[in-house]
Amino acid sequence: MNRAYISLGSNIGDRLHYLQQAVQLLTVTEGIHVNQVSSVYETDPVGYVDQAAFLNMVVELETLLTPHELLKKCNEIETELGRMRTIHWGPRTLDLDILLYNEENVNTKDLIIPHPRMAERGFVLIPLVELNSDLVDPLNKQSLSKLAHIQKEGVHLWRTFDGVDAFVLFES
Ligand SMILES: Nc1ncnc2c1ncn2[C@@H]1O[C@H](COP(=O)(O)OP(=O)(O)OP(=O)(O)O)[C@@H](O)[C@H]1O
Ligand SMILES: Nc1nc2c(c(=O)[nH]1)N=C(CO)CN2
Repeated sequence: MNRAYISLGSNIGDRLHYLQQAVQLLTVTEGIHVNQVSSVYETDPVGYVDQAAFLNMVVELETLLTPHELLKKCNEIETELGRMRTIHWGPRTLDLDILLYNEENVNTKDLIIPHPRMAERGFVLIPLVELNSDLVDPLNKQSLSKLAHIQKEGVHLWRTFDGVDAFVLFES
């Protein structure tokens, strides 16, 4: 079984609903078991800054899917939840990024793992290390917890989901 981490982000419409729907769709996918769900954070937009605040979170999966099968599934879920690609780094109903897949390095035209901009993004690192504080960047073996501590600006805890209770809270 492989362990993967996926980052989720939304800054249009009912942001929490999009995150909930995405977690639900991952949960019902054959070959994916959602192991852990982070808290939800409200985060200042990074990159293209003239847009609404995001909600971001991270999920830990156990999966039988290969990295490319997982990417395909993530793209399908984005499309199902109404994602349209307009402005680069711009507003989106839902964005799913594969952060880590075991400790593998993948470098292909359409998929790079670890996610190339992960280490500079507090909105990714903080929910990620909430789930696993021992993670290291497979490329340079840097501690992701240490990186998260210097990337806290603009990332605010919005709603706590406590491990396995997350799904109960999601339904409330
Ligand atoms: N680790 C990865 N996870 C998800 N997509 C990836 C990854 N590596 C490469 N990609 C490619 O990136 C493409 C564009 O992704 P997308 O439009 O979501 O970028 P973005 O979210 O605007 O920016 P960013 O990649 O900086 O988060 C995807 O279609 C996919 O092929
Ligand atoms: N706070 C925040 N900023 C972003 C995000 C995101 O998910 N959260 N996603 C981006 C493109 O993937 C660009 N900027």
